[in-house]
Amino acid sequence: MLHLPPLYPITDATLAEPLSAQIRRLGEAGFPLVQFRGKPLDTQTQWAELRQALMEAAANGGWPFICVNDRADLAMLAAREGLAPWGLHLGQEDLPAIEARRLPGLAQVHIGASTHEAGEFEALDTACDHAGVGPFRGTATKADHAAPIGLEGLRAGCTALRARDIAPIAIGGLGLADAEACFEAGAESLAMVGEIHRAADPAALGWEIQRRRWRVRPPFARGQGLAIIGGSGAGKSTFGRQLAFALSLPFHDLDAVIEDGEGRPVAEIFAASGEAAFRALEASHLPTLLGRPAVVALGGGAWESPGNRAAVRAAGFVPLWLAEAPARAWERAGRDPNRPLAQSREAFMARTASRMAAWSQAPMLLAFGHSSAELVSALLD
Ligand SMILES: Nc1ncnc2c1ncn2[C@@H]1O[C@H](COP(=O)(O)OP(=O)(O)OP(=O)(O)O)[C@@H](O)[C@H]1O
Ligand SMILES: O=C(O)C1=C[C@@H](O)[C@@H](O)[C@H](O)C1
Ligand SMILES: [Mg+2]
Repeated sequence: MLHLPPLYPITDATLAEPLSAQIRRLGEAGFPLVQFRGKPLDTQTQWAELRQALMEAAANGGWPFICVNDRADLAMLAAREGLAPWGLHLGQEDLPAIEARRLPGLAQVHIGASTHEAGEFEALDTACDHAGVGPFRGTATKADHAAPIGLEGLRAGCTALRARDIAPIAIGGLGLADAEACFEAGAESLAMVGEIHRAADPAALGWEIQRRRWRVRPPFARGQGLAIIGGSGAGKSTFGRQLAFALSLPFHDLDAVIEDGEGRPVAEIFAASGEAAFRALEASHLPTLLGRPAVVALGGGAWESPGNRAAVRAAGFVPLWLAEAPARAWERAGRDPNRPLAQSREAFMARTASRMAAWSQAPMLLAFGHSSAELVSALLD
């Protein structure tokens, strides 16, 4: 099943703040996925805002992912400009998912749908990989919503969708107080419009909701081996070391293991032997670190290799994506002389964007501006 963030913010087009600015602000706050909902704005404004948001996300390492609500036409236009969105969310009255997927440029997008009641959950097109389940309760932000389904309706929907490998998203008048119950009922994520835009500190809300999800569904079991993946500067080495200590597991940093083996720093390996030689070293050392449960911090590019991904999974290690906003990672790692691929911001962001899809296949850990020590204690709470 698709891994989704615990909180899925949706833009509110009735606010004065332009939609692209809402998306930028939420991305900077640490949210990896935002839904672009342009109703009731006119089509020209929606297109201009969507295009702006997609261009900004592309220039910021593909962060945040953007899922376009309703408008297959706008998603298609964006794809034609090389700005294909992460997803397209369709209502029961919009295009069927299977047809949307056949539109030019949309073969790879994550199609989501809205579901409200028994029958719809079971009938949902498997071209969808995620679906809204709701409304949980009545909401002021959508006048034409269906009858509230409450917790039992949510549970029925989540159970039916999970059985079909479709990630269920609770929606409809949700707040922090609902989080634990919704996750217990099987929701993978909580979608919010009103609560997120009313929040004085959306990142704090995201952080709390993530904690609730970890309490209900920890992303790994004690004793399991863990592979920390994610971009350069995300904090994998720092966090991995602290997590290993807290779990009483050995810690290995793949970059450090390579440097020890070669007797020279990463930058010198790149300079003398080139990137391909460094990738070969990653592939040869990684399996030696997976022999028994440990926390292994991978280098920023190691997850690109299908062989490395297969080795981690075959060893029974759980990959965890330390999903940090690339702009923040750049502030930490950019122009570090021992990070040869973090010298030009533009090249760093382009590489990061090209890696995002592979990372997002693992459960994510979101820092929302917290230190790695706080992340460890929240995770093990
Ligand atoms: N949560 C955090 N908040 C603030 N600073 C952090 C956080 N995590 C790590 N840092 C700092 O950011 C820098 C980069 O962290 P780190 O070296 O752990 O990243 P990395 O993901 O291992 O990068 P690479 O892939 O290049 O090895 C370090 O200076 C570290 O102290
Ligand atoms: O992003 C990358 O490809 C890299 C990140 C670092 O961890 C090192 O593995 C090396 O600098 C390459
Ligand atoms: Mg590191």
